[in-house]
Amino acid sequence: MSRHQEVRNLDYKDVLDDYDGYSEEEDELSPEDRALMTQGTITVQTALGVEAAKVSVAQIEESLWHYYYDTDKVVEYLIKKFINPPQKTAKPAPNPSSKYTFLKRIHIASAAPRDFSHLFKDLPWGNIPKDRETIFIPPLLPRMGLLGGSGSPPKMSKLQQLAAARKKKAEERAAQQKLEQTRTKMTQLSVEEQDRQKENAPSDGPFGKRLKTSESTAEGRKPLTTAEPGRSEPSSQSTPTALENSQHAKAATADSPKPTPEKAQPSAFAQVLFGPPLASPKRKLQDVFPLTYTDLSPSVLEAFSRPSPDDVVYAAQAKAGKKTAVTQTKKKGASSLDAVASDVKGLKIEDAPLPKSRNLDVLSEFERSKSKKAASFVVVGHVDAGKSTMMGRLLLDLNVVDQRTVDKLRQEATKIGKSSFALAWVLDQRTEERARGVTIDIATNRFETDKTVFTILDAPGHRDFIPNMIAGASQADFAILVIDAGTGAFESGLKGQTREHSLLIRSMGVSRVIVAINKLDTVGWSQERFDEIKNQVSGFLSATGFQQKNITFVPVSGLHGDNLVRKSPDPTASWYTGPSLVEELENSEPSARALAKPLRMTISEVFRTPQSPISISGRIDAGSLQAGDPLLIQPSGEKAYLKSLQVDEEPVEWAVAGQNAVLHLTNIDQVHVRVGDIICDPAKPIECLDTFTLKALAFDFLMPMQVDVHRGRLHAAGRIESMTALLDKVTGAVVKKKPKIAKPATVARVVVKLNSKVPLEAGQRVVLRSGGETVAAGLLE
Ligand SMILES: Nc1nc2c(ncn2[C@@H]2O[C@H](COP(=O)(O)OP(=O)(O)OP(=O)(O)O)[C@@H](O)[C@H]2O)c(=O)[nH]1
Repeated sequence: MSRHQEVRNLDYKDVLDDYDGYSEEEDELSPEDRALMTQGTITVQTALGVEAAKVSVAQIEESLWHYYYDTDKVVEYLIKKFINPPQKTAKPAPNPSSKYTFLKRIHIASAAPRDFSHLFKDLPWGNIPKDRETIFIPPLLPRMGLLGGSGSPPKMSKLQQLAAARKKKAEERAAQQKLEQTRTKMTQLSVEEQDRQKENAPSDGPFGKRLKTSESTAEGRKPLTTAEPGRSEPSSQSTPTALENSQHAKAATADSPKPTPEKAQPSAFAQVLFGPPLASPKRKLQDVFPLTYTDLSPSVLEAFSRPSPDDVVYAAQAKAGKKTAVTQTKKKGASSLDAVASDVKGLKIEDAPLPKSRNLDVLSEFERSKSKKAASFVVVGHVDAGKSTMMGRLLLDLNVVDQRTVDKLRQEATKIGKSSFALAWVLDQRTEERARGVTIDIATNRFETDKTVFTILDAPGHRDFIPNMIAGASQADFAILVIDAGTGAFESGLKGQTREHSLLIRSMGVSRVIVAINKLDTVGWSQERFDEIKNQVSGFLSATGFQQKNITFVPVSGLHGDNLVRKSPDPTASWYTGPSLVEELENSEPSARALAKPLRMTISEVFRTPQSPISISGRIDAGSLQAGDPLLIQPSGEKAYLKSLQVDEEPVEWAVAGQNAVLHLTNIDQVHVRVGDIICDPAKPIECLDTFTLKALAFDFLMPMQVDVHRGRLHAAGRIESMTALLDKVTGAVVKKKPKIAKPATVARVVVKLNSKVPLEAGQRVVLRSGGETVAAGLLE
C-alpha cells in the first residue's frame, strides 16, 4: 500500500477517539465553577429579560464557560448570536449538546500526538540534517481563541448602537463638566495665577514664578506675613483676606510706591533647598540651586534668631497681665506633676519575697530520718527483649497499677493490632511509642517494697535512642539487663544492644547488674537454654568489668509475671528456686551516696506546676539541698531560689544525693533553665569547660575525629583534638605516648575540645559517640 493510500485509509475518527482521553466524568464542573455558572446564568437571564426565552440554558452556560463567566460579554454574544443575529452570519453556534467543548478540546490537544513520520520517511524533504531541524517548543496550553472572537469588535444592534452612543455622549459631558470645575477651583486657589494675569508678565519658568512670591530687602528676608498658600483652605473667602493682610503689611515696609503684588510664599523646605526668594524674577542659576553646605541660606542662619510664634504669643499674654495666671497655672501644673512624681517614686514594686531557708543541717536530718532506702535502676537490653512489658507487669503485680487500667490499655492496644504491648504501654505512654511499639525515651515510674523506694528508668532498646539510654544509665544505682531467651533472639541481641548496653552501663559507673533472662515461656522454660545464656552473658559481663559477685541471673516471663514478684506457677519452671526479681532488687545495695560533696543535680525535665512556672526534676548526683536555698544553674550562670521541693511526690523540706527530686524554682527566667543543665551551690559552682582530658575506653577506633559528648541528658558537639597516650587497662600506666590511633578495647588518654562551654568536672563519666555509634566512654581527669 502506498503512503498516500495509507493516509487516505486512515480512520481519523478512530484515531481521535483513541486520543480523546475525554470522559463524561471530566465533564463535571467543580463546585466553585458550578456556583459561578448558576449565578452567571441568572444574571444573563435577568439582563436579557423577555429575550431570555430565545436562548437555552445550555447556550448560556456554554457562553459563560467560553467567556470565563463575563456576563456582559455573554449577553452581548447571545444577543448577537441568537436574539438579534446579523443576516449574513453563518458561524455555527456552540453545540449545546456538547457541554464545555472547551474542556474537551484541551483534552484532545493535550493528548499525545500520534507519530505519522513513517508515512513520509522516503521523501527527500523529510531527510533534513539534524542540525538544521527546527526545534519546536509546544505551547504550554493549546492555542484557542474565545468563542466568536475574530478580533474585530462585535457588530451591534441598532438599539445597542444607540445606547452606546448615548452612553458615550453622557460620559464626555461629565468629563467636560469635571474639567471645568477643576479649572475654576484651580483659578480660585492660585494666587500666582491672579497676579500673573494682573501683571500680564511672562512666566520665568517654574522657579521664577515661585520666587516672586516673597520680597527681599536690604536687611534680608522679610518675615512671612501671609499664610502659606498651599496650606490655605481652597475657599473663595480666604484668598482676599490673605491678600488684604499681605498688601497691608507690604505697604508699611516697601519703598516702592507701586504696591507689590502678593505672591505665594515659598515653603520653609523650599527655602532651605533653594535659598531666599529674590526680588528679581531673573535669578542666576547658581542661586536657584545653591549647595546647602557651601552657601547656607540666610533663612537657615536666621531660622532661630527671632522669637518663635509661641514666644510672641506668650510675650503678648504676659503683657496683657496674664503672665501671673500662666505662671500660676504652670506652677499648679508643676506642683501636681511633682506630687504625682513623688507618689510614683513612693510606689515601690517589690519583688516576690525570696523564700527563706530554715538552715537545717540536712545531713543530720537525713541520718535521723527513718525514710526508706532510695534506689534507681535502669532497665536495659536489646530492642523488644521485653523490658517495658516486664516493668508493666511488675507494677501490676505490685498493685501500683490496677487491672482495670491494664484492661483498658489492652483494649486500646488491640484496636491498633498491638494487644501484646498492653503491659508495655503502662510505661510507654507517648503516642509515637505506642504506635511504633518501641520505647523512645526513658520512662520513669516508682514502686515501694518494705525496705526500699525504687525508681524505674525504663530505657529504649533501639540503637537510635542510645543517647536516651545513656541518660537513664547515668541516673541509676544498678541495672536490670533483659535478655530475650527466644531461639535466635538472644544471639542477635548479643550482637546488638545487649553488648553495647552492658558496656555503656559499666562505663557510666553502674557496677551491679541483674540479668533477667526473659520470655522463657517461649522455650518451654528450658533450664538448658537458661544455663547456656547465663554462661555466655556472664563471660562477657566479666570482660566488660563487672565483678561476678555483682551479677545475678533470674529466669522470668515478663508477660506472665513469672518470677517477677511471685514464683512461677508453671511446673516446667520448678527447677528455679532462687529469688524473684523483686527480691534481687531488694538485695541490691544502692551505690554509695556523695552526701558530703558539693551539690550537683542534672536536670532531666523542665515543666510547669501549680507550685511554680519553672519546676525541674532529676536525680541529685551529689550533696544536698533544702527549701529556700539559692541555686546556680550552669552553664547559664543564673541564680535561682528553691521555693519548695518534692521527693517521691511528697512535699519535703530537703533532699540528698541519690534521691529523685522535683524542685520548684523562683526568681529565674525559663530561658536559663534547660534539660541537661546542672544545678549547683553558688558557693561551690561547677566549672564550664570547653576542653578536657578523658581516660577513655575505646569501643571503636579512636583518632582525632568529630565526636558528641554525652553525660546524662547533656549532649555537646566537639572533637578529639589529640591523643596523648595509650594506657595500661589495669594499672593505668602509659604504654605509648602520642599514639596516632587507639584500637577497640584499649584505653587512651584523649583531649576533647567542645564547640561550647558546658558544665563538666573531674571524676564525671562521659560517653563519646560518632556517626550514631558509641566509640568510647570514660572518666574526666
Ligand atoms: N511470650 C512472651 N512475650 C513477651 C514477653 N515479654 C515481652 N514479650 C513481648 O515482646 C514484645 C516486645 O516487648 P516490649 O516490652 O515492648 O519490649 P522492649 O524491650 O520494652 O522494647 P523496646 O523498649 O522498644 O526496646 C511484646 O510483643 C511483648 O508482648 C514474655 O515474657 N513472653
